[in-house]
This record gives sequence, structure tokens and C-alpha cells, in this order.
Amino acid sequence: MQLLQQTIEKIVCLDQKIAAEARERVDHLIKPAKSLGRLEDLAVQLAGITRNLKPVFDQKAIIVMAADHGVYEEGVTSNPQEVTVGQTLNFAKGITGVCAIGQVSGARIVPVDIGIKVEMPSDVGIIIRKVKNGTDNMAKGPAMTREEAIKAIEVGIEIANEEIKKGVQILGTGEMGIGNTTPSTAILSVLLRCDPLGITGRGAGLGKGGLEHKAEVIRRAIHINEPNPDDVIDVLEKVGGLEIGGMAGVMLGAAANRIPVVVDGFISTIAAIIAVGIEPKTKDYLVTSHASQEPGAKLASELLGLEPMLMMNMCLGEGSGAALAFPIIEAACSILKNMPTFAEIGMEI
Ligand SMILES: O=C(O)c1ccc[n+]([C@@H]2O[C@H](COP(=O)([O-])O)[C@@H](O)[C@H]2O)c1
Ligand SMILES: Cc1cc2nc[nH]c2cc1C
Repeated sequence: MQLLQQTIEKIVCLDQKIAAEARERVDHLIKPAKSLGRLEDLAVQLAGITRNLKPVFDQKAIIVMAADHGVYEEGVTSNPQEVTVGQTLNFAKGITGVCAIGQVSGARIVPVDIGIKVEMPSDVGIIIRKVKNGTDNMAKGPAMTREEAIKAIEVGIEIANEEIKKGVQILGTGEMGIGNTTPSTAILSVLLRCDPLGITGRGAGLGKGGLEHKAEVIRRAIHINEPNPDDVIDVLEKVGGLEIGGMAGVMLGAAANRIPVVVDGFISTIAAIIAVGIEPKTKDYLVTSHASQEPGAKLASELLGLEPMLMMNMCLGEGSGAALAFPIIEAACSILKNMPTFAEIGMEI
């Protein structure tokens, strides 16, 4: 709790003065006003975060939090639980979707075992910070204790701090966890105070008949655990996941260090809602990426109050959308660095 508390206390809003200076510059670059749309807003945000009118993000990393879910045993997902292990090993080998997309902009992929059910090899490039061997089945009781939920958040903070100490200038969040659309949807259902059915989706490929059952399991988990919607840590503890807590921690850690953090798809957006619920100023440091195909994703983005930048019909997770957003972020920096203002080149219009 001490690390979480210290981190929260370090988070300040982005620098409004530098952001205003960046806006002034962007408004006078040699282009029609506002013609670069959201790229302009992104440039202003990045300048305000870094307190630099010409921010540079040469060193990028995507932290991929991997964990298992006790609720898997309720039959809420179509894939074997072992995929969590297999795919986490594949992150270390550099062969998954996020690895391939991350290569385009030179992003390092940092896989973290924050709660995989089985022991993972310690010598293959996976950071082992297991809080527990998967959550407990939330359809029968709380997914974890409050201490474990806070520990998961603190692991995320620690990993963010370690990466930033190594020189990383921008982070992305990703996850791997068979079954994790179930806790993500449960968290959203609690916070929106709505029945889960309308926001429950197929995750990584659940068959048609499975949707009603998945929503019923979520409904049961909420009924049994009675999470308090006014306390996001309580919600995370009772119906959440370790990787969701870990990603929320990465976002808090990035914000405390004045480092932007790119939010991936549905599960990452839920983690962002938790992070902002813990400390609202964290939102200033979040950069959105893509709109996940998962049906709850739109409402999750609305609840967070941040619109995704990309519509790519993706729903892979892993941090793949964050990786895809990095070149756009570099483009936003490039307009600040490489475009002059009308006055600078003596051009009049
Ligand atoms: O991030 C998303 O938007 C997203 C949407 C659907 C599925 N996923 C990925 O699929 C897995 C969870 O799906 P499921 O069906 O097992 O709950 C997990 O490993 C996620 O990374 C990810
Ligand atoms: C193969 C596979 C890869 C994934 N990556 C993230 N979630 C996943 C789920 C599956 C099933």
C-alpha cells in the first residue's frame, strides 16, 4: 500500500503552460487551422506531459501482463487455459501479434507473469512477479483479497518504474489471460450499474450459445461478491483480474513519472478506468489507441471519457493496438519538430 500511496501522491496534472504553448505553435504551423485534427491534440498532450515542446520517444516498451482466471472453470471462454502460458512464452520469443506490430516502431515487448497458474521458466525473458497462481473463481467468491489486488497494482507500478529507469520514454499496456474478458465485463457491469448481458461479448471466440451463460456467470459473481461501485479497488478485488490490476499500476506508475502510456483494447481500457478511479489525474497521461470489437468496449471508452484513435476491427489484446498507435505518436512529435510556423518562414496567407 505504501508504494501505491507514494505513487498517487506523485501524480500531477500535465503542464498546462507548456500545453498552451504547444497549442499556440500547432495553431500557427503552415497548414489550415486544425487540419491535422487529433494529431494536433496528441502533439499538445505529449508536450504537456513531457514539459517539452519537441518531445522525443526513441525508447518505447509495451508491458504485457499475463495471468489466469479461476472463473475459467465456469466455461466462459472457448480457448484452453494453457494458451496463457503458451502465448506468454511466445512474447518472449518475439513471435506474437504485438511483437510483430511493435517491430514497426522499435517497441520492446516486456512480458510479465503477474499470476499465471503454473510456474514459468525464469530464464527465457519473462519477468516473474506472480501475485498468486491465478485468481480464485469469482462466481464462487472474491477473485482475490484486497491485499492481492493492491499487490497487483504495485507490481505494475514497480515494472513501470524499472522500465522508466532503464530509459523508456513511452509505455504501452497489454495483457494475456484466457478468460479475462469475463472479469473485464464484470467490472464494467458493476461500474455502469447495468446487467451484463448487453455488454458481454465473445472474447477470443466464444460460440454463439455461450454468451447468455457467460453473462449469467458474471451476474452470479456480482450477486455473490457485492462489489462496491464507488471503490474501484473493491471491484478489482472481487470481480477483477491480476493483469487488470497490473496494467492499472503501469498507468499510475507512468503518470507519476510524467511518461505517456498508450492504452490498448477492451481489457486495457478497463484497467485505465481502475487507474483513473484511483487517481483521476492519471487520465492526463493516457493516450488511446484502437476501438476494440468487444461489445463493452464503446461504453468502457465512454466511461473513461477518452475516444480511441483507430477503428481497425481488432480485438487481439496483447498490447497490439498500443503498438499500432506508436507510429501515430511519432507523427505527432514530428509535426512539432519538423514543421515551421508561417512567421518562421515569412509566409503570409
Ligand atoms: O483487448 C481486447 O480488446 C480483447 C478483446 C477480446 C479478447 N482479447 C484477448 O483474448 C483473451 C480473452 O478472451 P476470452 O474469450 O478468453 O475472455 C485475452 O488473452 C485477451 O488478450 C482481447
Ligand atoms: C491464440 C491466442 C492469442 C491471444 N493473444 C491474446 N489473447 C489471445 C487468445 C488466443 C486464443
